[in-house]
Amino acid sequence: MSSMDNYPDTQFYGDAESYWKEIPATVDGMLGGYSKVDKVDIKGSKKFLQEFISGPNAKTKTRRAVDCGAGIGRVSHGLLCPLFSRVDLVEVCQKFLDQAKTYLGSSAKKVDRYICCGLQDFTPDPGRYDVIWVQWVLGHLTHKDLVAFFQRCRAGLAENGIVVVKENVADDSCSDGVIFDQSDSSVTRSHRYLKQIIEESGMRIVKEESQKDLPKELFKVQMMVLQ
Ligand SMILES: C[S@@+](CC[C@H](N)C(=O)[O-])C[C@H]1O[C@@H](n2cnc3c(N)ncnc32)[C@H](O)[C@@H]1O
Repeated sequence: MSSMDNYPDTQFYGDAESYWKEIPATVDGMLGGYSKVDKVDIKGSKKFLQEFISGPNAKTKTRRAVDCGAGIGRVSHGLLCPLFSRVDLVEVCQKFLDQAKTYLGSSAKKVDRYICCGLQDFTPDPGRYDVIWVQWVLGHLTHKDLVAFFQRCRAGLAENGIVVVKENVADDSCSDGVIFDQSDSSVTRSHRYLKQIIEESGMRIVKEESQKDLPKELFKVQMMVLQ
């Protein structure tokens, strides 16, 4: 099936969960066999985030972040735990959260909550987070659920808090603005379509950049700061 027409939401979410249950709880598993991009990804994220949390123009505090679609905590380990005082992880697959406790090593002491939940059902506590980090997971949410998720995220931000989205984007010329991948039950949205969803949610893009130095055969990866 290449189109999502007549594809029920329950199947879209159920198939994704079944897929991830079979994937090894390793960095390679999180990155679809591309563990070699881990370092460059974390380095790019750090650079992208820096101006918001340190230096003369920084307004966002570093008290608490949440890693959404955290998997085994690769982003928490490399980026969030080193920069933030406290971190929560949200992930639909319990076995990845179990592994995170080991994978995070000494960083695990910074984790308050391991939340086993699909993002379509996750409501951040109001005002809890300085940074809501969402990476390589939004293709698992339907259009409607993604709009609603962004709206709940907005309410979950502390003063001057930000949502950071880091996602694959397809070329704007792709038909209907999405490419559906039945193997893991996800969509890759075009850059234009993703921006349209963000706008629909009422959030605003305040900074945007693409990740450099990724293997050529991969999708373009876009980083966006939303408020
Ligand atoms: C490609 S991995 C990325 C993991 C992590 N963000 C990273 O960059 O290393 C996608 C993760 O999203 C999780 N996931 C899939 N659907 C989800 C959903 N609806 N809600 C929350 N997490 C989900 C998967 O179990 C998997 O851990």
